[in-house]
Amino acid sequence: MPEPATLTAHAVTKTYGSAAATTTALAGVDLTIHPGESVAVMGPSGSGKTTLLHALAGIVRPTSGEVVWRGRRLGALSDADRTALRRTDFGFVFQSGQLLPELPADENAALPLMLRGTARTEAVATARRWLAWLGLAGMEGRRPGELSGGQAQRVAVARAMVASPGVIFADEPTGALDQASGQEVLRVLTGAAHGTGAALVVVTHDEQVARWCSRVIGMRDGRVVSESRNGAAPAATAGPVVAR
Ligand SMILES: Nc1ncnc2c1ncn2[C@@H]1O[C@H](COP(=O)(O)OP(=O)(O)OP(=O)(O)O)[C@@H](O)[C@H]1O
Repeated sequence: MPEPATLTAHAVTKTYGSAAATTTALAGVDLTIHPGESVAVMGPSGSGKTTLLHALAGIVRPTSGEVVWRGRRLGALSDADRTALRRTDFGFVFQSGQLLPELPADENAALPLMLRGTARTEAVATARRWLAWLGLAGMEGRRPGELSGGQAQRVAVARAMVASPGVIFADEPTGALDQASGQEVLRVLTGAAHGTGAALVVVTHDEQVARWCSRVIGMRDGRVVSESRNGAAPAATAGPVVAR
């Protein structure tokens, strides 16, 4: 029987630096993220939000404790296996600058599929379905410099979704956008995750962004210090049908 698509952190700590000057970024985090759940991570600057996201995504190795995804301990995997797992199981949206400037929108969005060996034509066709679903029909051939900030972030959402990830990690995905574009990006990001059953972890400073998520956790000094649930879930609009 396949393992449930649950992501858990068990007593995760992360310290940086030498014995002389140590920074504790994570001071013992326990967290369970269920399939289909959207979790906003909030807290003051330096409270450990990005480090937590990176630890959950297998980008940063915890100093102690462990992260388990679908029954696999990320810390027990080799660097190569963790990289491969990130490509197949996770999607990422960052604040900005993640698209390759020389590639058109459809090829940017298709990259995760091409990296895992899907033929270019099929990968681009799947990417185009996502772009259309995200309201970018007709813009497939534009390069990132020819798109608005909000449109570029929707291409980044398409790229995060294109390989049918189990979890999407987003670090300040609206940080470089105005309020209206940011709301639109969150609407499509939460809708895409919800519609495909992927879990979503969003680091944000913006309470309006957090409102789109089903759960909000608050961090301080490397610990989770608060947790609340939002009643209003985003609209469950399924994404385009894409083969895994
Ligand atoms: N690579 C690193 N080397 C040394 N210290 C680091 C490193 N990455 C993060 N830190 C430190 O760990 C702590 C947590 O950083 P982190 O980036 O996770 O916080 P954050 O809550 O995401 O902050 P912000 O909201 O400002 O982005 C901070 O004190 C930071 O300076």
